[in-house]
Amino acid sequence: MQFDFRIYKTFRSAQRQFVLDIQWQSDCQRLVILGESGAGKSLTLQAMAGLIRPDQGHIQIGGRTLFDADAEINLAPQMRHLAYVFQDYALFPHLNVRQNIEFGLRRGWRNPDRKNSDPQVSYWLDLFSLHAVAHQFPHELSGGQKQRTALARALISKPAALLLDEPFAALDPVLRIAMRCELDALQQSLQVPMVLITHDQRDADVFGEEVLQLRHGQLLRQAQHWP
Ligand SMILES: Nc1ncnc2c1ncn2[C@@H]1O[C@H](COP(=O)(O)OP(=O)(O)OP(=O)(O)O)[C@@H](O)[C@H]1O
Repeated sequence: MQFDFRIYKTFRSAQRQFVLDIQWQSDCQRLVILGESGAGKSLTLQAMAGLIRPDQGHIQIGGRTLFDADAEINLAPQMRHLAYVFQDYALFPHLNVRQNIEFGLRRGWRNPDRKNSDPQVSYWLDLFSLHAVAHQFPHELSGGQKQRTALARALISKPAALLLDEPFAALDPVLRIAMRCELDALQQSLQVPMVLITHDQRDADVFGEEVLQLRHGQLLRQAQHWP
């Protein structure tokens, strides 16, 4: 089973509480979680990544148990071998494109060397047409270049799955269409399982092998299955 999870958690703040309670099993490669603002999409992705701990449930991705409340298994984020691409890409502002990508290979906190780069980085620079901007810093990049850098940094570590938080939200409409096509082709060629969260039905149309509709922390109805 590619994805098998039940995530239950109550979040309490001074004024209100929010309950996330979702369950799904699927053998698909591309899972899209669609929902309005505040539906619980980011919390779901964070639970998969190990950034928040569910009160109950389990999370298995690619047949590996990442979390199981009953069995008291809770792998640390870095042990989950998942790549998380944040909505704003979260590139390191003081590192250039090459170094940002190389950072994906690092275990420790030392910044990658500006001159001596791992050969794998060149492969990803080629694949994403980023060679021309390899020495530029994030503030010198277009939205699409930032997104490709973030994806390359995520994929260079050969993750078991790619977790994408609204990957097109920061792009203008024309670029959004182009980047959807790029990510579609890339995912098909690399065959990396992915979970993509979005509020945009068009993302679901392109990527949603299965689309889970989330509202108020719960799955709204059965997933749509695309041929
Ligand atoms: N630590 C917390 N304590 C209490 N409530 C929280 C906490 N974190 C998130 N929430 C609430 O949980 C709900 C779901 O949040 P989440 O960030 O998952 O929404 P989302 O679907 O990703 O929305 P958006 O599309 O706006 O990013 C929101 O109503 C939010 O206010």
